[in-house]
Amino acid sequence: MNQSKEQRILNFVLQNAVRGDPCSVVDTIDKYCSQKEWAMNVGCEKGLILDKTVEEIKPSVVLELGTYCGYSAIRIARLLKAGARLLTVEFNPEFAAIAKQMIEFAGVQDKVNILEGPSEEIIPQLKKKYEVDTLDFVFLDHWKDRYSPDTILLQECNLLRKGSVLLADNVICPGAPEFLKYIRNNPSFQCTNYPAHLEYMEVQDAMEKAVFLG
Ligand SMILES: O=C(NC/C=C/[C@H]1OC[C@H](O)[C@@H]1O)c1cc([N+](=O)[O-])cc(O)c1O
Ligand SMILES: [Mg+2]
Repeated sequence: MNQSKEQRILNFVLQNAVRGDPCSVVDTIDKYCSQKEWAMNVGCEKGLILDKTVEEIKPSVVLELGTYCGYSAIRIARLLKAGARLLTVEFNPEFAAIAKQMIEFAGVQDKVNILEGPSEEIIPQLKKKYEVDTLDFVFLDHWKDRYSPDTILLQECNLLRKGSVLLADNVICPGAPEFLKYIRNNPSFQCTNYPAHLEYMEVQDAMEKAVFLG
């Protein structure tokens, strides 16, 4: 059976990146996906916006929705302080298996926990099953029509505290119009838009940051 694109990306990393060096894994994925096969990693331009947000917050507990191959999980984990942890949710078992290997190769596995399953099932389990009190930072990069229902669910599960930061990828392309409408009209959130480009393309995209005001 021929390999998946995600398996080809992993193989390229295993053969070309430096084991235990998260930056080399990130750069190698970007190299493959800009030169050989496009893939839906957040990429280097929007990745810098993600980096700056993480460095600003210095989060202890991070939730990522939509792991895919682990690119943004590795970007986030490499910046986390000692003892901080990233919980990343992936619905697709094939993607989760690739991401596990990618994260281990990068050497950040001690900071990352991949939770397999639908976000709507996992979010209500975070407090009891995964010992989360509240989330300092949430990166939304999964199904775009899940961004607003999952933001509502995070609030219902009391997982946000005053100052919790949400950062959403792709609010222009593919777009998350329902989320933008919800979050920008909600007085409990302070929103900022960061125009950028779709990963590896000259197509307009943007990220939206939303700080929970409590
Ligand atoms: O659908 C996108 N992301 C949804 C990802 C969904 C992932 O989370 C749930 C599912 O198992 C999948 O692994 C997407 C799509 C494009 N795109 O240009 O089509 C660009 C992006 O940055 C994206 O995050
Ligand atoms: Mg994305």
